[in-house]
Amino acid sequence: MSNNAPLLVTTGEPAGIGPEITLMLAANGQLNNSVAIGDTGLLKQRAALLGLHLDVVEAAPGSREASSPGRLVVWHAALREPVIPGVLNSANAGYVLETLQIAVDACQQGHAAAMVTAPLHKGVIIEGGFPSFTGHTEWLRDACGVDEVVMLLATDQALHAQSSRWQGSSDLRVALVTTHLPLREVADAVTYDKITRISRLLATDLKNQFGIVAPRIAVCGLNPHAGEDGHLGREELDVIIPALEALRAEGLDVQGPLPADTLFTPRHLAGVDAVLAMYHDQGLAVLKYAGFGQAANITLGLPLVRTSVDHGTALSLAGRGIADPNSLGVALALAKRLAAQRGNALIAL
Ligand SMILES: NC(=O)c1ccc[n+]([C@@H]2O[C@H](COP(=O)([O-])OP(=O)(O)OC[C@H]3O[C@@H](n4cnc5c(N)ncnc54)[C@H](O)[C@@H]3O)[C@@H](O)[C@H]2O)c1
Ligand SMILES: N[C@H](C(=O)O)[C@H](O)COP(=O)(O)O
Repeated sequence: MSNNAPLLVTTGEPAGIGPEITLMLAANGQLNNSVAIGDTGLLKQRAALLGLHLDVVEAAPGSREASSPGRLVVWHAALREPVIPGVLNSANAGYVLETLQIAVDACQQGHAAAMVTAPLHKGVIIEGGFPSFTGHTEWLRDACGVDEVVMLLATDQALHAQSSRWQGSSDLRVALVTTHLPLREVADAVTYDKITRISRLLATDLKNQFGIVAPRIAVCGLNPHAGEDGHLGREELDVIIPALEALRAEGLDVQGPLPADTLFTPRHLAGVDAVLAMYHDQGLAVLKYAGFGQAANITLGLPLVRTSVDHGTALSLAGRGIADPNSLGVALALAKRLAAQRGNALIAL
């Protein structure tokens, strides 16, 4: 990795808030040493619409030119059709995925230090001809050719691990066993293999990426009251408890399965470094309650650094200049730290 490779920001769904939160950070000087990936014309139009004083300039993908105060450098990917803010168009699905592919290729070829993703709209990508798409996390797993990844969201306070164990209500790390799938399919997807693989990756990266020497992970049950000894569901007895016993035998500090309704209370969180939730809304509803807009998403288990925002495309806010860019800033700061840790040094971190 060259010592002046930029950090890449994919600008996400073009009709959503991704382009403008990227521009807002650039205008604030928070995108220095970074490059946006998206349609240059779209970014110029959106900057003009928002009245941002910013030069939006194109550079060749792979070049070392990076943004500076008042200047946003863009690696161009062409929109397939023009965009109206707030109005989805499935014709642009391929454009969104192309921005991701450019970022992955650049990270893997050593032309970039890390990638940070602005939000995309899963549904419009599926409708645009990519029926198996379910989210960045799963797409990146496949694009990078790895078997398993972990979605971890953490609030700003918990991202930079001077303190590891839980400190207070806005301090939370939540990882997921299952990610983007219908609730009806969740119970079948919570398997012994899935829990053990995800837990190992989580424990490894809490050590390697967050500097937590002996991570303690609290694991949610799947069913109400963690199954009530099998009376309210058998997944705890049949799957989760055996998986946690195997993990403990390997030396992992995993607690549970604990009833998810009370796990997220101070008494239970006090000695914990991360919570492992069984499904998306079990964990992320709490995380977003604790710190929506002040948290970031990281994909563990990839051969590259990828972080993201904690929110979606917020279509009703697009083009109005009122979206909060803070989570993108948190994701950028995290990506910079993790890239530096991996030796993907950036210019003047
Ligand atoms: N990282 C990602 O790519 C990502 C993350 C979450 C959701 N999504 C996708 O986004 C789409 C919309 O999802 P949703 O409606 O469930 O969630 P959303 O986060 O887009 O919106 C939820 C609520 O939060 C508000 N909001 C979101 N971001 C905001 C910001 N930066 N500033 C101020 N208010 C903000 C919205 O206006 C809305 O009221 C879906 O397609 C979903 O899959 C993508
Ligand atoms: N699960 C994420 C959230 O709710 O914030 C979001 O859907 C984004 O996931 P990907 O990073 O996999 O697109």
